[in-house]
Amino acid sequence: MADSAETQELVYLVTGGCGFLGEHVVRMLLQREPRLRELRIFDLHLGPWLEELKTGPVQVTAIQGDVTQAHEVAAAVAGAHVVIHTAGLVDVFGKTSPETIHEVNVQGTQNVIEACVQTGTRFLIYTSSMEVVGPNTKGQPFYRGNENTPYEAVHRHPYPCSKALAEQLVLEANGREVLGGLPLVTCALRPTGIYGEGHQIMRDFYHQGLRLGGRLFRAIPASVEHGRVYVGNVAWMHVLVARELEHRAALMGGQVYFCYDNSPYKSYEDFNMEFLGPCGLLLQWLLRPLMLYAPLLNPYTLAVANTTFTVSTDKARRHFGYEPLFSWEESRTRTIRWVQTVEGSA
Ligand SMILES: NC(=O)c1ccc[n+]([C@@H]2O[C@H](COP(=O)([O-])OP(=O)(O)OC[C@H]3O[C@@H](n4cnc5c(N)ncnc54)[C@H](O)[C@@H]3O)[C@@H](O)[C@H]2O)c1
Ligand SMILES: C[C@@H](CO)CCC[C@@H](C)[C@H]1CC[C@H]2[C@@H]3[C@H](O)C=C4C[C@@H](O)CC[C@]4(C)[C@H]3CC[C@]12C
Repeated sequence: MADSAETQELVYLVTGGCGFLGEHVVRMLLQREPRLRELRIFDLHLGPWLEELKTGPVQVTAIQGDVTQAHEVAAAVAGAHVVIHTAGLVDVFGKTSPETIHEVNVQGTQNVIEACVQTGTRFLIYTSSMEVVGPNTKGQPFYRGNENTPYEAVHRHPYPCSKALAEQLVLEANGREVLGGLPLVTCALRPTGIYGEGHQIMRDFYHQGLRLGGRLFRAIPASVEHGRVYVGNVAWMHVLVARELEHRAALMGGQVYFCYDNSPYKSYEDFNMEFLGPCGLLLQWLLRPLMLYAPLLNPYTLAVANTTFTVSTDKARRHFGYEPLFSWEESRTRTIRWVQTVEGSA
């Protein structure tokens, strides 16, 4: 990519750009990538908010498309310098079939890789997930681990299986020759549980609390630590990786990085109460709370909810100078303000 940070000549493609994370990546790129000439947003479902982005100096191209359709992906990728691939089916609740999850998350990722190779795009960043590592089917805790911590990654659920396969495809594609003869440079980012403005599960918990008279009921031991990371910091890490990947290809190519910031280590419920408490909800004990969470809970999500999985690493800082853009206090304030705007809020 160009050396001059002021020359607007780069074309980026963000797949899944209308999703929870994708929207933050899109907005972060427009705010913090001065070399952007065109930003392509590829998604099955385009959001109406995209229209407001078309008034700025960067050409914003909304592309309604399906990553399972190779020709649609190739058309969207052609001419892009960088692809940030966030599109995926984040389904751990059994809403879609295992086949569909595989088709979107694995075949869709393969389609993105092949499109890069065939059209000459050299830089591919993949949004992977903590679940590529765990928690595993044995319920073994991963306590403040890092990218090198030994852990038996054993999966059976379609979603983590699909993320693990897709990540493997991306990392194996690093170094492949693309059209034009230069090598493809890839890397994968592994967020833990992302929170922040637009987080649907947080919205669902808030609405449930309102329905239950301002109360939520604890179902997970407070001792179980869940890794959580603010969506703005995850978006920032994506932007930073995309910027540094060319100059640090030898170091970063084919690597995985956990997404992390200074969000505190807490149980899933206690962490959510950092935002829902200031919005008027209380967390209480109940004899049999699980019946209240039926839609969210199945054997898999219950196992994940009850297994410690936290990360403590500085690999992203060491490899490409990542520092969280938003402090914990800022992340918390922004999320609280968003919850307060959620329909039905007090
Ligand atoms: N939310 C989290 O806590 C979390 C944690 C770790 C990793 N991730 C990963 O981050 C990525 C984004 O997750 P999210 O939470 O923003 O989910 P999301 O569902 O909000 O966004 C996913 C986007 O992908 C799009 N999409 C789905 N199928 C598509 C297809 N066939 N073709 C084109 N677009 C398609 C959806 O329309 C949506 O806009 C996913 O790859 C997910 O695995 C999420
Ligand atoms: C008992 C309920 C009432 O308090 C709480 C149930 C919480 C679960 C629904 C969530 C607990 C852990 C979550 C997962 C984790 O944050 C990481 C994920 C990885 C990401 O790639 C996709 C989302 C998820 C699987 C996330 C889903 C929801 C939980 C299982």
